[in-house]
Amino acid sequence: MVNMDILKDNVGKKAADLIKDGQIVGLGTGSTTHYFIRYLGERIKNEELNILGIPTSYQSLIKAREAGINTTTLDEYDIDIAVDGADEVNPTLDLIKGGGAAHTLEKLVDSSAKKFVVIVDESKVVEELGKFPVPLEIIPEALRVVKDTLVDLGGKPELRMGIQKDGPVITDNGNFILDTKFDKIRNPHKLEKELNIIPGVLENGIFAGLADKVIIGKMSAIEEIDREDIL
Ligand SMILES: O=C(CO)[C@H](O)[C@H](O)COP(=O)(O)O
Repeated sequence: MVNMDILKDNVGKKAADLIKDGQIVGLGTGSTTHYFIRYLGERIKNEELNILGIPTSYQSLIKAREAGINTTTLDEYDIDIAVDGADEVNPTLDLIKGGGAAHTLEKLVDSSAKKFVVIVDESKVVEELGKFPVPLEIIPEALRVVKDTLVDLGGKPELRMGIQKDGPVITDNGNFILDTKFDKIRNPHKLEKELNIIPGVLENGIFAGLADKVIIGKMSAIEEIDREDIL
């Protein structure tokens, strides 16, 4: 395993150990949550736990099935705890997510959970959000007008293109992604709201004030930061 994978493995296991029998668990998307889903599946099998997962993407649905985790939907159950990755985390636990184009369902699941736990390796920790472009899921018809509005707001939007697929990335919901670079994001709460009121924008990847706990995999140790510790 290369170093980053070891860190992701460590935080995935740590988060899987937080889950209690009988819980409904939001299953995040991305390479870090793969480890969480795998370890959770192992615990369910070894300890005969009664746990249901609510996936945040086709990817996490498929991973849950591979790991032997039964799944359900938000229509049927409330979520006790959601575990998800992030692309950036700042000192007040605000996030940028959506590197995997799954942030719309992730935000719904993560914000619905009684507890939202973020797992990252130390490369994701930043002083100020904004090096990673903010992903916006937009309906395809809105491409030109939303781009123009984002430029007016000081952003540099780029349509995310597919790999091993010609043309743009199409999300699980059938939409486009505009990755939008902002020079500095001084007020993530404000920008998150501003972006979401643009007509044609379904959801943006700023998750301000949502995370209850962040588990950071470092070369030296695992660091855990709880929201109550920073207030
Ligand atoms: O927001 C996400 C997907 O939309 C991911 O959680 C985020 O991109 C982090 O992924 P990884 O763990 O692979 O670095």
